[in-house]
Amino acid sequence: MDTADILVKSAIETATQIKATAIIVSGDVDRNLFDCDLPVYFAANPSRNAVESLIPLDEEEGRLKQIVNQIQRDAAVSIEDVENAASIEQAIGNIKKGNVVGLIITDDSGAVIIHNISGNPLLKALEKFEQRVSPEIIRAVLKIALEIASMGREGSPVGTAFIIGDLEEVMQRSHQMILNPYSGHPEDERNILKKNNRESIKEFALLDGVFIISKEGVVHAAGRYLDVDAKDIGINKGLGGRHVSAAAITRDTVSVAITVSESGGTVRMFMDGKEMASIECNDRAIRKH
Ligand SMILES: Nc1ncnc2c1ncn2[C@@H]1O[C@H](COP(=O)(O)OP(=O)(O)OP(=O)(O)O)[C@@H](O)[C@H]1O
Repeated sequence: MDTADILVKSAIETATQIKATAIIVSGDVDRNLFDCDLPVYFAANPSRNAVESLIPLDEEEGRLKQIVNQIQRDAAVSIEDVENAASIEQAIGNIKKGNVVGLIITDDSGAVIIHNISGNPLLKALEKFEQRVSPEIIRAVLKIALEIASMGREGSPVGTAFIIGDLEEVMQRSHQMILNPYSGHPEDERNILKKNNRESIKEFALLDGVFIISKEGVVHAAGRYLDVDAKDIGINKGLGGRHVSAAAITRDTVSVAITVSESGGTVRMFMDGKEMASIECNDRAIRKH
């Protein structure tokens, strides 16, 4: 049995013993080694910084210190991969609440960790959002937003924003930029919880402006312009007009906003005029089938 086999076996045993909700793998591990009923996710692997390992060191002690530092850095990045992947999958409802087991394999080290996701900033932000809109609606919007962020539409990056809740106030503080494609359609065909309706939402994400969604998950408008005063919004200065306006409408109304950045594929969550969490779509894990 080689090291990877032993670590995989140990991860499965640990996950079974603690009744983990999933195993998240960071590192290059053969998927076929996992023979278990638990969901197994493979975190995306950001490129590691190998520059320091190229610096020649004469002394043995210095070399040892360098190796330890490198292991610590690798482990920290890998643990972050596990945390990010686990919190995103839990946020969109793919894995249940509870502990996850992380299996971390870098070039030189391997470890099995138990990770409690509940303290993650993304999940904390979601709890706050749930004071305004039900978790299933937030999850459905987040899923669509992440799909738009990672795939765009026909290969081109797409930016958009979803304003959810406090429908009347949000409609009053906005106007159509183009004809509203959702006007006149039955609610059933506009409900975000229905899978069939999600493709058309992705199509309409190509339109300029934002989507307006009721707290029940019914899309009321696309191609809408937010008439807000965004002067005092203190969010990241690098963000564009749509992000700033989406943040501002959550300060002026009892709504929440989920945005997709065209320039970076980042999904952000706003409430009370502030950015509560952001998700890099590259951090999403791939589930073993
Ligand atoms: N208040 C607003 N309401 C709705 N749409 C807006 C508003 N302000 C700008 N937009 C639209 O958003 C589109 C993108 O604008 P911009 O690049 O400034 O912002 P962004 O979407 O925040 O940035 P990113 O490039 O990261 O997606 C523009 O085509 C613009 O018409």
